[in-house]
Amino acid sequence: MAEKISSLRESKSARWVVLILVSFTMMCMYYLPDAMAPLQQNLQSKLHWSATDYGLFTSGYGWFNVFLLMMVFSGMILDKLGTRFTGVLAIGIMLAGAGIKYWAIAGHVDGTYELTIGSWQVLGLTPKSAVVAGLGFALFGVGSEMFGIAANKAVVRWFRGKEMALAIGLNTSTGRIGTALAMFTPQPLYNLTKDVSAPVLLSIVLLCLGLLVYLFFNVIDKRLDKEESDAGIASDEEFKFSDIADIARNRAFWYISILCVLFYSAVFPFIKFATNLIVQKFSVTDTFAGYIPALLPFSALLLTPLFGGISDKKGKGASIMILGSILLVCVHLLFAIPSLNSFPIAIGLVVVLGIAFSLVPSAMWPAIAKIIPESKLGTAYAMTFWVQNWGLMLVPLLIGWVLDKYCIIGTITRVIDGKQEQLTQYNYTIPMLIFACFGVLAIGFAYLLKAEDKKKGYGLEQPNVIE
Ligand SMILES: C[C@H](NC(=O)[C@@H](N)CCCCN)C(=O)O
Repeated sequence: MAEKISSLRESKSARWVVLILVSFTMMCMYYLPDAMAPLQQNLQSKLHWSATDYGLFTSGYGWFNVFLLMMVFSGMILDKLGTRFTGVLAIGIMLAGAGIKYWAIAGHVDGTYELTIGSWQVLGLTPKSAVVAGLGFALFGVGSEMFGIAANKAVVRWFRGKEMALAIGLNTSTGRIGTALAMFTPQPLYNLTKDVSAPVLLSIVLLCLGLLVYLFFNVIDKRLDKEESDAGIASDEEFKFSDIADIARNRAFWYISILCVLFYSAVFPFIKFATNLIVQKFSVTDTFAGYIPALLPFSALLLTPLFGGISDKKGKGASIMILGSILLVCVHLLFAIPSLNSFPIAIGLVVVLGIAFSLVPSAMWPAIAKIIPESKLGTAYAMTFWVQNWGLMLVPLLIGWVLDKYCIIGTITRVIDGKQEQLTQYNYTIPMLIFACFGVLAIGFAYLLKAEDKKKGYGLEQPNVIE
C-alpha cells in the first residue's frame, strides 16, 4: 500500500513559506506589549502615572487571561475550530484591545479611581487612564495569547518530524523583532510627535498588516487540509474536557509550566522596567537607555533559532533549560550590585540575558510537543500560558509597588517639552533581587524536569529530527 504522506508538508519551500507568514504576524503582534516600556518616564510626566500605576497597567495583560480562564477557552476554540479561524479571531480581539489602549493613553480619559474593600485600599487615587489602558491591554492579552498558541500549533503541524525546534525558534525569534522594534522606536516616535500614544497607533497599523498576511497563510493551510483529507489522513481530533485532566495528570507538564512562569516572570516584566532601570542606575539618556534593553530581544532573535537547530540535532533540551536559568540568575544578581553602574556592563548583561532568553524558549516550547500528543497540544500550550500569565500579571504589580514603597531615593527636576517636571528616582536593587529569586526557583524546576524525563523517557534530551 502506498504510504500516506502530504506532498505539501513534505515540500520544504511550502513549509518555509508557512513559517514566514505565521512569523510575520507574530512580529506584528509582539510590538504592542513592550511599546510603552521606553516611555515609562513620559507616562509619569504626561499622564501622572506612578510606578505602581505603571505596574498596574502592565499587569493588565494577564487580567482576563488569568481570571476569566481565557486561555483555556482559547485552547478549546483552537482544538475545536482550528488554527485558521482562531488566528483571525485572535487578531480581531487584539485590534479591539489596542484601540481601547490607544484611546486611554491618547488622553481621552481623565480623573482618578479609588477603590476600598473594608479596610483594604485596592486602588488609591489611581488615574483612570491607567485602569482603562490596563483593560484595553487585558483584551489585547486575550488575543495575543490566543494567537500565540494558534501559531505554535500551526508550526508544529507543518514541522513535526522535521525541523520542529528550529521552526518554533524562528517563529519566536521573529516575535523578538517586534519586541526589539518596541524598544527602539517609541522614544524617537515620541520625540517626533510629543504624543505618548503614537507607538500604540503604530501597533494598530502593524496588526492590520498581520491580519492580511495571516489570511494568506489560511489559504495555504486550507490546501494542506484538502490534500490530507483526499489522502485519507485523519485530521486533528476535537477538543474534549478530559484532555485538561489528562494534561494536568502529567507531572512533567507541571514542571515545564512552573519553570515557564518563573523564567518568564524574570524576563518580560524585567523588560517593562528595564529602560527606567538603565536611566536610573547607569545614568544614560532616555533615548539611549531604550536601545540597551533592545539588545535583549535582538540577541534572542539571532540565537533562538541557532539553539533550536542545535537541540533539533543534538537534543539536550532539559539541560539547555537548566543552563538558561543559571545565566538568568547571574545576570539579575549582577544588575542588583549597586557599584556595577558603568553602561558597558549594562550592555554585556543584557546580551547575556538575551542568550538565556534564547536557550530556555528554544528548548521549552518543543519540549511540550514531546510530552503531550498533538491532538491536545493547543490545550496544553493554553494551560502553560495560563500558568505563565499569573506571573505576567502579578510580577509587574509587585515590582511597581516595591519601587514606590521601598526604592524611592529622591526626585529630580527636568525640563520636558519646555515645562519643569519632577521625576522620581528609584534604586532597583530589591526588584533585581526579586527577579533573581525567580531564576533560582526556575533552576530547581528545570532539574526536576530533567529527572522526570529520565524516569519516563520523554526524550527531552534526544534530538528532534527524524532523518
Ligand atoms: C513563545 C513565547 N510566548 C509567550 O510566552 C506568550 N505567552 C507571551 C507573549 C508576550 C509577548 N510579549 C515567547 O515569547 O517566548
